[in-house]
Amino acid sequence: MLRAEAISLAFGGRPVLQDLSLTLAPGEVLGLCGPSGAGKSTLARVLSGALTPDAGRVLWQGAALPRRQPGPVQHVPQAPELAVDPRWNVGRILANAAPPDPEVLAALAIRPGWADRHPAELSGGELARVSLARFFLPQTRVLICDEITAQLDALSAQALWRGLVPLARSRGMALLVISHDAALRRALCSRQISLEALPTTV
Ligand SMILES: Nc1ncnc2c1ncn2[C@@H]1O[C@H](COP(=O)(O)OP(=O)(O)OP(=O)(O)O)[C@@H](O)[C@H]1O
Repeated sequence: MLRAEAISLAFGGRPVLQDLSLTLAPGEVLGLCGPSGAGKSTLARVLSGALTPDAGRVLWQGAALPRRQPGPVQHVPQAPELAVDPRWNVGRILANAAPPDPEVLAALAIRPGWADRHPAELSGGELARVSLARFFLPQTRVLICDEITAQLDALSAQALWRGLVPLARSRGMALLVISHDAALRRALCSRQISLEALPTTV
């Protein structure tokens, strides 16, 4: 169980998250929406341990989120091209954090023949799936999917979710689906929460 309690965070004195709490149960698929700039990616960074909030805490199984990385909560960022080194081939990208898991590669339709290719030699959908596969680490219990298919055409997006959701379910992994796409959230999520943009005083 992942629990965020009364999280507040400001950038340069400007509040972005204020007194925000949520829970995510094992295997749950939770949707997160809200206007651009409301703090969804910031919350994702707090939940994964990449950002320390000004107030509040994130608990994993009732204890402070482990500082050691990779931790149980992985934040899959929006732009796969920014998450992979363009000079590395796919084989190296996939093996960087842990040996590639054959079940993950199969579920995400990652072909062995791509191993020698570089990110620029994959389609957008292929690169998104390669980027995603890297976050399925032995420690991963929660995947935060931050607009991971926003840049893809409908068929590529569908292929990714069709691979990802059953795989996560089979492992009891929870998903936090951040998306502006209401139909996608309705199709995937059993529960949804919405972040409101806080008033700005400049
Ligand atoms: N490191 C930072 N320093 C200063 N301000 C930041 C930083 N990171 C994010 N912000 C600001 O915090 C606010 C929330 O950003 P965030 O990326 O979390 O929004 P979001 O809800 O994910 O938006 P979108 O839907 O457009 O992706 C924005 O106003 C952004 O400019």
